[in-house]
Amino acid sequence: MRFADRLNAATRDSLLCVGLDPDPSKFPGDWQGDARRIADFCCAIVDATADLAAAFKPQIAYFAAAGAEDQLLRVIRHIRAKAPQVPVVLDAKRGDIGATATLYAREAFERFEADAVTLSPYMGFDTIEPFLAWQDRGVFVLCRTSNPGGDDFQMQRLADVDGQPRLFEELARRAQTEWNRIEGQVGLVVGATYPRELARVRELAPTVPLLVPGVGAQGGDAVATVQANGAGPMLVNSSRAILYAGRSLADFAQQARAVALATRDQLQAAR
Ligand SMILES: O=c1ccn([C@@H]2O[C@H](COP(=O)(O)O)[C@@H](O)[C@H]2O)c(=O)[nH]1
Repeated sequence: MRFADRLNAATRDSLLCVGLDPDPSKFPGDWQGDARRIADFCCAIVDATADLAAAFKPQIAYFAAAGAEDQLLRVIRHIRAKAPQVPVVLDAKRGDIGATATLYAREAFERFEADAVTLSPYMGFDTIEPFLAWQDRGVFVLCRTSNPGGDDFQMQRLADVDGQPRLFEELARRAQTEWNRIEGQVGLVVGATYPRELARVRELAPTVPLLVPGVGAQGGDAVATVQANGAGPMLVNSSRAILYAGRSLADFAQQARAVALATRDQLQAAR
């Protein structure tokens, strides 16, 4: 099945992507500081939110920094067992020459069994293309990122391209046209912190799947995000606001669920 079809099915009742950014220093109770609890923590969050989530997005940095790649695989397999219909987006932001990109694609799709992976487009399309050989998987290419420093390059105009689009606009145009070989295989990352640019991306790329981080801890507005998006396929990610809603071992998962539920409902009401 194409990634776009799985995404459409998964987003029927929810746009919420639950981000898995496990930081042991923020773990509840006795688990605080214990990197051996990464999988236990994430699996508890998955169990508490699986029926609310349109996707899960593990951020590889949090696992790799702790030498916990084995725990990442355990979490992804737990998601498969608990919620097989919910896609897993591995947030790895890879981007390197073709030969190396081929190995990054194997890392994401074979080693970690992800449905989709985030990529940086900085080195050009030949660094994205190896990932597209996995025809049933997806990629989300950084376009207009949620951080303030995204302005440095993404908002610059490309003087040698007709109409002088800004870099993020040209990325959106390409994702909708020449990179879109299998419909919806190439998606874009656009921050919820920039709803105006999100709307512009949608003008240029109406059917491209969007991964939209920035709701929750970064202050992005869930309602403005949905309104700017219109009807196109979209996942709206929230990580820390959900993961660290509670600090006690007795109820951190229920607290996470409560925030996930409120966010899911807010996104649904705005559709
Ligand atoms: O533009 C981007 C691209 C990726 N991210 C990632 O999303 C989550 C956001 O976490 P919050 O705790 O909800 O702020 C995190 O994994 C980032 O690496 C992003 O924030 N912005």
